[in-house]
Amino acid sequence: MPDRPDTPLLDQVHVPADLKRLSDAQLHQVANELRAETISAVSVTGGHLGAGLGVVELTVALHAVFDTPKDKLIWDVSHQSYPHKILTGRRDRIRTLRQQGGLSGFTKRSESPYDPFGAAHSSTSISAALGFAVARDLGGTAEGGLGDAIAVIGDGSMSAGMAFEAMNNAGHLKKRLIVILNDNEMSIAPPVGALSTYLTRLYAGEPFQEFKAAAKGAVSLLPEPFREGAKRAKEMLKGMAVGGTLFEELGFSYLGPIDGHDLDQLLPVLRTVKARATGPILIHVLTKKGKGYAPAERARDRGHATAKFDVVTGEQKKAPSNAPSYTSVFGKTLVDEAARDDRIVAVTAAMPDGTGLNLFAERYPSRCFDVGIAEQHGVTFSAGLAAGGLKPFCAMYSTFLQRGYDQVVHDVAIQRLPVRFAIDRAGLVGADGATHAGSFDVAFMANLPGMVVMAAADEAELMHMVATAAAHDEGPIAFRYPRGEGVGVDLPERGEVLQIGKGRMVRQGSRVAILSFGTRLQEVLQASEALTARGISPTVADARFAKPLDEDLILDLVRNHEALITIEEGAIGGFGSHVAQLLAEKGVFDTGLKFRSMVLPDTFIDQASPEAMYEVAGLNASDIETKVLEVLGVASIGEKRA
Ligand SMILES: Cc1ncc(C[n+]2csc(CCOP(=O)(O)OP(=O)(O)O)c2C)c(N)n1
Ligand SMILES: CC(=O)[C@@H](O)[C@H](O)COP(=O)(O)O
Ligand SMILES: [Mg+2]
Repeated sequence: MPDRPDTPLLDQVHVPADLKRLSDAQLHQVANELRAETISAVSVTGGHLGAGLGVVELTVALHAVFDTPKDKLIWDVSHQSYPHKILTGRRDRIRTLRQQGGLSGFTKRSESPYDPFGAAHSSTSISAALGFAVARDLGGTAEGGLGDAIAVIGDGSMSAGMAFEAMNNAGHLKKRLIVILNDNEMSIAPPVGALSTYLTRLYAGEPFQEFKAAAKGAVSLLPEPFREGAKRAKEMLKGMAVGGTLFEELGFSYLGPIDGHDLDQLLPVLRTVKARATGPILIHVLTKKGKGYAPAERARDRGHATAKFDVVTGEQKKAPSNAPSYTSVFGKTLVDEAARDDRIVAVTAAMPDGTGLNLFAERYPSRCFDVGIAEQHGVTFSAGLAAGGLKPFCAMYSTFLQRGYDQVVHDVAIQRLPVRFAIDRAGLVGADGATHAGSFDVAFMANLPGMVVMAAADEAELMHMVATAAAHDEGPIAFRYPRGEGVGVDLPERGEVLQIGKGRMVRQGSRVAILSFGTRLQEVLQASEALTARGISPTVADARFAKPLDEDLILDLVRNHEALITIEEGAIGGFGSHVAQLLAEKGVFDTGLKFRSMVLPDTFIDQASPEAMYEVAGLNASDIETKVLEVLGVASIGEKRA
């Protein structure tokens, strides 16, 4: 291939094997072009920018040295995988990232053989890589064969318990396994915790000086078992690592820290590891999140996630908002409640901004706890806080709370501890797709004895639910609300404490009653207007509670209507199932009630705009209208038009 720096090289790289024909100098150029292409693509699609920019050189080096897809390269979270996608045959579709029918914003097995393991939740990569390593050694038959197993995990993700469970197991099994710790001293927010402090200590002083010299002198200075007589290198590395590192104590060889933006360090180190490694090895790589794009490097979150933007100015193209986000209403309301009650404390698992708790942390720093990416600990820590007489609000995204489920059951619910679960991103979330959809929380919370479960129909209702949770000391309580803007309703001065287990009548009609749980209420009201124009006037009620159910309201509705339809933005097994159970128990079905339950379909819905996802889910106003016509035996919208 040409060796002139003015000849574009990325165009000639269609699969990683093409990198192997390039000189190291040319790989530098590929990295520069890859960075520019990543910035250009994300400027068009929006998405996760900073993490990918931080691993451009690492991505090039890994693909130049290892033999993917036979070697299994596993990106933790995989929000940093856009450069990897560009190098692995997906460049022609990179501007479809996070859009319906386009590339996922994360690695996905069904998308490419170069994505051996899907992710989006953090800290799974070492476990998965260890699984591949063991499968390789025991004659497993993965597509494309089984070679090296390489996990790339960030410093934020490394703090999670699951990563240490995997290290513990790997150190014991002693299989050849490569873990690359990509340390950029950032999570979404600045990382917190003792591990973060420890990692900083590992390279305090002059981090790369000796190692750079060593790497440039090729492989001769790498530690055992990478080279015979590697005494000097070993001493050097040990010295840099302030004695035996935590990773060595866990049974890993430790290599580093090395400059993750310097291909002259990365390439020889990875080549040597590939040639010589025997057991588990951890390579500690230092990088900069947002590297090489000034607006990202400057941003508070280092460009972690961005809307579409102007490449020259870095200015983001955000749609103007018409109403406050649910997240901000939650954050502000909790700050207000906390001003009246100094027992209120708040817990987030590495998502202070995402959950709105940044407001709380600013106002009450000593009462707000960012536990890092550690949802399991966050839940049990909240249980401890509650047992200690405080009023913890454990604010987590629905999808991440899944990771703390046993803790919700075992540590909170069984002990009837009054932990308040603020469940954000409940329902479909759009571009992040199926991994981030908050589909299951109603089902997994409402089946727990003693758990109160609420869903806000709008932002004023959310304020009431925060107040209700603050006042509820009898046991655990949860309230859910979606991603994005509220409806734009007037907000009260302060939230009212709701009566536990009581819904509200929204619109009195006849024949059919629609019982809504959560924010689909707006679509229900829209459908009701359309139906009224057709001569059918539904009754509409807002259940507010999935647990305990408002039995009086429900039984009243079924007594006075020929049909009942429930609707929620959640999977099968949630609110509608609880209503069905009640109706079955009360023998209501024996009387011929027509009952339907509108829930998310029993599929994982891929990324798309929220509107498109609701269409796929069949939870829009027109779907509700159709459902009403169907249950009443009236011609459907389509039939009528035909
Ligand atoms: C279990 C889980 N909790 C929270 C998140 C949200 N999240 C996505 S990326 C991220 C930060 C990851 O930091 P790090 O691993 O250091 O990667 P970096 O972005 O710095 O490259 C967080 C908290 C997640 N994906 N999974
Ligand atoms: C990768 C990840 O898990 C987060 O960055 C997530 O994409 C944030 O989602 P929100 O944009 O809804 O906060
Ligand atoms: Mg990081």
